[in-house]
Amino acid sequence: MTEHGPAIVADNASKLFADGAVVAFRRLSLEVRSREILCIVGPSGCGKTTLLRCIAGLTDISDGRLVVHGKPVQGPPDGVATVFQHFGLLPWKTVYDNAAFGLAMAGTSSTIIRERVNHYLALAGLTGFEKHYPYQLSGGMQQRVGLVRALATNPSVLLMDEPFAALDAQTREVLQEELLALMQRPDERKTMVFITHSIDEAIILGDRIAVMSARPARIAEIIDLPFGWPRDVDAVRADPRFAALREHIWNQLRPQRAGARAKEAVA
Ligand SMILES: Nc1ncnc2c1ncn2[C@@H]1O[C@H](COP(=O)(O)OP(=O)(O)OP(=O)(O)O)[C@@H](O)[C@H]1O
Repeated sequence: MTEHGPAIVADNASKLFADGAVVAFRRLSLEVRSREILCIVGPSGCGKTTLLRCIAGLTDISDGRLVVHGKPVQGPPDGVATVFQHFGLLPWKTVYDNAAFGLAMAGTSSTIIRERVNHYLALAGLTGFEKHYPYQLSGGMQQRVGLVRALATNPSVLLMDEPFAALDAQTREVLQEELLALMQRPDERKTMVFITHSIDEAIILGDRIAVMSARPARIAEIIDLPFGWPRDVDAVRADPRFAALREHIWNQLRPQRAGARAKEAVA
């Protein structure tokens, strides 16, 4: 693994669906640095999830190059875990078994599973809920289990596909702060690609933000966030640069939103 080089490189990568009738992204280039949090924003339907699925090895790019830890992606790469918007928990399994699922599938010994799962359940404030089932948990708790399941596999790259979008606004802010607290622990810091529709969330969580253009998508701009670490969410929100960044990104997305609406109206 190239700890000092980029963790993920997309080089002129394209993804086409339906024999080329739908171009999700075309000649997209992007580097994700090792241990950075890169947030991706972009207009609805521009190909964010598709890009994440390509990085996760769940679907192949159609052209170009996509490399994770120095190796071309062919199937799910080692050391990559994904957290989905809709939690993806198995309703018939307990919190513990859901959290252990990825490790159990990989044939990990029960001793290591216990150690890792209990470690992350504790960090996520879920100790005592091991025997609960997903339906007995709030949305926020269910997504904490989704995060524990991903982290327990000890990934070096965490792919987050709008993980907090299904939560109410207050719970979402709590989970953002919990995620920041976790990523501020040097032993837990990962390379993270975090897709979000929320510009505020991207500014609060990211080292950098990649703004995608409308389909066929490319990276329109990469923004280096000036807030540094450790990061205090309240201080970031109160910082005048927060509002300026918010407006800048919103203006990047605004014409594309108008364009997308016009296209939808015609279709
Ligand atoms: N399996 C597929 N077959 C055909 N088209 C697809 C497939 N998956 C995605 N698409 C199309 O590719 C485009 C990009 O979709 P994708 O879900 O990646 O966008 P997105 O930016 O994540 O969207 P949103 O912001 O709404 O979540 C869309 O037009 C979508 O309809």
